[in-house]
Amino acid sequence: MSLRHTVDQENKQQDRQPVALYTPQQVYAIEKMWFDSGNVSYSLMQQAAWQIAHWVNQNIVATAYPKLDEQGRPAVESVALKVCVWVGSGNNGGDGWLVAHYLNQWGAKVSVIEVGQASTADASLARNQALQDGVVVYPFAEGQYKADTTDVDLYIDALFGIGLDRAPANDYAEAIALINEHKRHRSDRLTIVSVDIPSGVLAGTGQVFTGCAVKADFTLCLVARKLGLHIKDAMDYCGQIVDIPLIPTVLNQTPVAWLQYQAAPLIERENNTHKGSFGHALIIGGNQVDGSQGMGGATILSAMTAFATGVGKLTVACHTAFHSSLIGSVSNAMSLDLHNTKAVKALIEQSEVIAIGMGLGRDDLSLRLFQEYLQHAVEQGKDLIIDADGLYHLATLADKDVQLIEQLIAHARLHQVWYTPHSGEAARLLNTEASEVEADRLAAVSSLQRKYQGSWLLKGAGSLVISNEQTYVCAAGNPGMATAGMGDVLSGLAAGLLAQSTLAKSTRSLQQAVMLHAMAGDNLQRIKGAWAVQASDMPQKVGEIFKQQTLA
Ligand SMILES: NC(=O)C1=CN([C@@H]2O[C@H](COP(=O)(O)OP(=O)(O)OC[C@H]3O[C@@H](n4cnc5c(N)ncnc54)[C@H](O)[C@@H]3O)[C@@H](O)[C@H]2O)[C@@H](O)CC1
Repeated sequence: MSLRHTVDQENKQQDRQPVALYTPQQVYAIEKMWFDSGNVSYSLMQQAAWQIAHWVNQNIVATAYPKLDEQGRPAVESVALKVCVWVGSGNNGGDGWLVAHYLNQWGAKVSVIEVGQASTADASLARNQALQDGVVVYPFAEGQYKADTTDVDLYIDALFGIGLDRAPANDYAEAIALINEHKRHRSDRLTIVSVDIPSGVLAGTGQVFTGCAVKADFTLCLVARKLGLHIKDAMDYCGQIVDIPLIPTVLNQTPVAWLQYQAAPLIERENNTHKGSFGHALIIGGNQVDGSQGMGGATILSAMTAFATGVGKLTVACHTAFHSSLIGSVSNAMSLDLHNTKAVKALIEQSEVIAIGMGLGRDDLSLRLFQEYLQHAVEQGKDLIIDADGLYHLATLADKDVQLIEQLIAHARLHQVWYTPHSGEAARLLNTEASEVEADRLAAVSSLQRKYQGSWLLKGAGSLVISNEQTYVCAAGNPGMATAGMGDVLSGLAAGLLAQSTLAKSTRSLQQAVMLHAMAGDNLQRIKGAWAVQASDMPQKVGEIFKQQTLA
């Protein structure tokens, strides 16, 4: 029997709108408020299960249509959908029991694999209801489920929802592995629907412990969108996310973040302008530390990208060893000797924006250059982007030059200061390990923003941005962008955007830079495929995205 999905591909129009994201604690608070106003908790489970069963009925059709007859009708009779529901001990399992009950009533052939015994009052009620129906139940530990899990159309994963708080182990880990293994063997015929969130994914952080989580085709998200569905590991487990709204409203909760699908529109340039109208950006980096080949390419990528954003003037302060290649690649850029501090400081005074750190080097001399240029930029009241080795040095200065750090923090309250670490750089700034940052990316980037002020990006799958007291998750971007030089491209893009005061203030923001960068990367990936995405191809795509986003 073949299975036909009738689910429309993502509703593009709707998905372009920003989506409010919540923590699991907020979702519990939303539910509690509803219960406190006199509603019965079991009725919420009924709502959830009824809607999930209805969605399955509408969208997962187990009608065998191997071929059509001459009149274009299906050649065989419809047969019942075969469903296996995997339940855990909590209310997520309770949802599963009730879904089994409703689908059974509607004529599906349903069995339940009981991996955890119902431990809440509502889950026990739901279990009884399903048993009264005559739904077949297999306690997982007894192992007799096997025959009934092999030729099934649909698995409903109701092992864990937002209550997961540790790595699944023993029976749970085994059940999750089995679900994924069956899917691998029958990927065209078995659909996996997760209730609320794929079991094994932490709803607050998107983390999966040691790869142990259900890989769903669809995640039916209850009550409100959880942050953890859109960052980190979760992105490889959720499949298509479908919102299942329930009666409790989210009005009493401020979203913890906004999921953004696209950049804001840009305004067209006016005619009566000249290069001075579009800002002057200074890129500082591209050093050659003794004994190394150097990192001149970093500043070249930044410079090419800054020009692709339409910046009026651009100077690159890099090691003289790279000046000829810089001019060969970006002939419209001006060059400066990175080590000529007098000349670089003079340029800092003439520029609107200084992006510092890309390929700057990590040795003591580079640290001293960073310190001196940062100090000067702060004293001159300049907008700043600090990236790569600049972030490395910033962590060192946090101990060594407290006064400068305090000045920088005060500066960030009045001017634009954008920080763009990946988790390794963030960990160094937080005096911790990258794995700690990865375990709770939102907590990490929030604490960096609290400490240093300014706007912060934490790069990674579902990049997080904190800017103007809002948190954003970037829904664009792709794994092809995990390649050398992409960060340098982003810094150049950010510098070009920030330097142009002709652009609307709302579009000269770090989240806008991140979105434009990710959208350019997606366009590149569509053309080249994820394996061949390269930073050197990005400037052209950035230019195209700026064109695409510009309102005529
Ligand atoms: N009536 C309600 O409160 C409603 C709850 N809903 C569902 O309930 C879910 C939340 O329910 P719960 O708070 O009961 O949480 P879960 O059902 O996600 O599971 C929590 C239970 O699993 C245990 N647990 C956590 N991690 C474990 C691990 N690794 N190994 C073994 N046991 C583990 C916990 O100690 C707890 O007993 C939501 O995701 C949603 O599916 C929805 O139906 C809406 C209504």
